[in-house]
Amino acid sequence: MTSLQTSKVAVVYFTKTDVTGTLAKALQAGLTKSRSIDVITIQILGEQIIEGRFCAPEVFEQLADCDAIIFGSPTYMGGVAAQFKAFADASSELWCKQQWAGKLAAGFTCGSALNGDQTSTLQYLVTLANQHGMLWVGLDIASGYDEDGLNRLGCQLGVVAQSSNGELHPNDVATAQYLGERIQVILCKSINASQGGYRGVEA
Ligand SMILES: Cc1cc2nc3c(=O)[nH]c(=O)nc-3n(C[C@H](O)[C@H](O)[C@H](O)COP(=O)(O)O)c2cc1C
Repeated sequence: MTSLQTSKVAVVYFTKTDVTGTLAKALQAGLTKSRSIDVITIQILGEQIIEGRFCAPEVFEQLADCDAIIFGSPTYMGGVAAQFKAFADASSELWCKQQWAGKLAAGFTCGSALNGDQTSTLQYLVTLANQHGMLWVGLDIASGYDEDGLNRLGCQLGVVAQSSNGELHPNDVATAQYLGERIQVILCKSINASQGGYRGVEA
């Protein structure tokens, strides 16, 4: 990380019916709300998976110089979708040399049930990030105590959303935006600290 202008964050996600895609856009809006950050969004596509293997090396080239990677997947049968897992499995090529070590990481998911085991999906994403030596950023919002109703579903590992008809609850979208803002602030603080002393940054 050199300066905030050169900070780069990737949002990598799979979506089928675009609910997760809407959360990805909200995260992007949060990341870029108050300061200039280079955000790339990468949608994992079924056609990139051949015989069960994720075959898109250009994706990993794009991720190599990112300061943070935010992972997103709908919850399928209590975990990430197979398409996202194929991407995660392909990232094992980088694991041996811990090429993502020190990058920030965060995650988001949605399900059709209020409690459809979305937390299990985020727990997997935490494990994935830690296998890569990444630094996980969760939510600092106590559910039920936030005046804007963020984190309404009460998971602090990351963003949990629920949609049974393709529409998202506005508070879930706002929670995703908030997580984007939080990552942007943390990135900004770490840049200041690495540039000769922490001066603090307004949240
Ligand atoms: C194969 C499959 C498995 C699913 N499993 C779960 C589940 O375990 N829990 C849940 O709450 N929703 C489950 N759902 C619903 C999806 O998570 C939900 O429709 C989500 O919004 C889809 O996200 P997308 O629009 O980004 O594709 C499942 C859907 C599919 C197709």
